Amino acid sequence: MAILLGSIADDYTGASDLANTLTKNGLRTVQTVGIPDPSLALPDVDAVVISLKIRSVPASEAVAAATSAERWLRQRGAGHVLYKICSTFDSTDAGNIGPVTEALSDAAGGGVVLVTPAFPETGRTVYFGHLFVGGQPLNESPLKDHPLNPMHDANLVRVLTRQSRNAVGLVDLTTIAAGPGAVKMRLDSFSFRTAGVTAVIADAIFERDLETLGEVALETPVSTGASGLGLGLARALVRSGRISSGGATTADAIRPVGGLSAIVAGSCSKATLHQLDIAERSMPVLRLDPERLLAGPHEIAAAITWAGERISAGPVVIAASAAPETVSRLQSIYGREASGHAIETATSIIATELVERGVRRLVVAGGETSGAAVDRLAIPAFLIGPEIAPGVPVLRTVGNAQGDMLLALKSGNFGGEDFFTAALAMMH
Ligand SMILES: Nc1ncnc2c1ncn2[C@@H]1O[C@H](COP(=O)(O)OP(=O)(O)OP(=O)(O)O)[C@@H](O)[C@H]1O
Ligand SMILES: O=C(O)[C@@H](O)C(=O)CO
Repeated sequence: MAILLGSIADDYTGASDLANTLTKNGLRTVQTVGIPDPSLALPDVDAVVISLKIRSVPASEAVAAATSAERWLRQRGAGHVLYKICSTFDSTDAGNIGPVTEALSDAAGGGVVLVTPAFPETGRTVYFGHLFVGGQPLNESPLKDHPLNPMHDANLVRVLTRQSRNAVGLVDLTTIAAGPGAVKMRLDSFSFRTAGVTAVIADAIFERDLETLGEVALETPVSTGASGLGLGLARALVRSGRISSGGATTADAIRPVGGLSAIVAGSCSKATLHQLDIAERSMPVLRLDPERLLAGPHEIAAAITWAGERISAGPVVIAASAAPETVSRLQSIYGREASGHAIETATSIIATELVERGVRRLVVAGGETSGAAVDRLAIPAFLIGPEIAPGVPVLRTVGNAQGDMLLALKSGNFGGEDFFTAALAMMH
């Protein structure tokens, strides 16, 4: 299998978001969980998205995992590798967007790398290096209260400089509006040897900006961005005439799997909290007590008993999610990472127990939460089905020991208020 576009995603929901965008824009795509085992039979595809769980790990660990994935992709023919990051640039000053971008550039022989989290379809735009979420600068958006990566600076040149060894450049919107030639000239002016720049933040407000960036990026070995840059790269590949399949098909991915259905949520985003309130009107919702979750296994056992009493009658929701004040209180007692990790472990055990009791259609809310659940379920890969909401497709497992399952991995901030019922309505 020779692939045209390779991607390394820093979390699993982000991977399915990107795989959805690539599929919608004409690339046959598979999402793998980690570097696939050689025994796994993958379909013939144009693009592979390797999901890693490295968004919130120490940068050196992220660099090691991403560079191994890059080698795997290059060995299978990938001419371009996109490092898929969050459209809200989730990372801390010790985060890995800078280190991984520089390491991938080094692995490809050096050179500047375009970086943009813009994803206009979900309201993420970048203007003179400043990231906006809807109408709000990043640092005024709900991301200021993210449980693991609170974002306090909308100026991405500054954010990325704090994480990087080399200097960070900017290609502003006026240059991008002048077309690919102007962007290339600007990148040449940042050539590493003369200006000491590796990563270059690129503005983008409309899809046409991302088409320009995709065309330029495709001629380079590496880029870093969210689904918007994926759209630009996919469209550039299709325009180049190198995609022979005549488009991707999602038909295989939506064959019914039957079984029971459930929703597990660990995302504490404003969007997920509202979606849970709405779900409460149509299905049973169990709100876990985070302190009891941290205290021992009883809360998990109680949740499984609760679900067992209801699930044969219809889908159930189990949520650890809580409002920012509650999350901060818990973190001040147990620490940010320790509480996040313990709750992810708990929700992943709950997801696995539900699958053991017959759940075959599973929705998980939250990137870290999804990563922990998919790892514990040991699912090796996914085919990409139809889109439930921008950035969230139906996924069908490939090579799964429990048999075929349908999943939806929802990024915290994605989906309309009725996301959970909308997702289950598409999964049979
Ligand atoms: N009640 C809670 N108190 C503290 N932390 C919590 C609580 N509930 C969940 N968490 C933790 O908060 C984190 C939420 O991160 P996660 O990535 O799953 O969601 P998200 O950030 O909204 O999604 P995304 O990364 O896709 O935007 C997880 O580590 C989860 O375990
Ligand atoms: O880009 C996004 O916002 C999402 O795909 C994501 O990565 C959230 O975890």
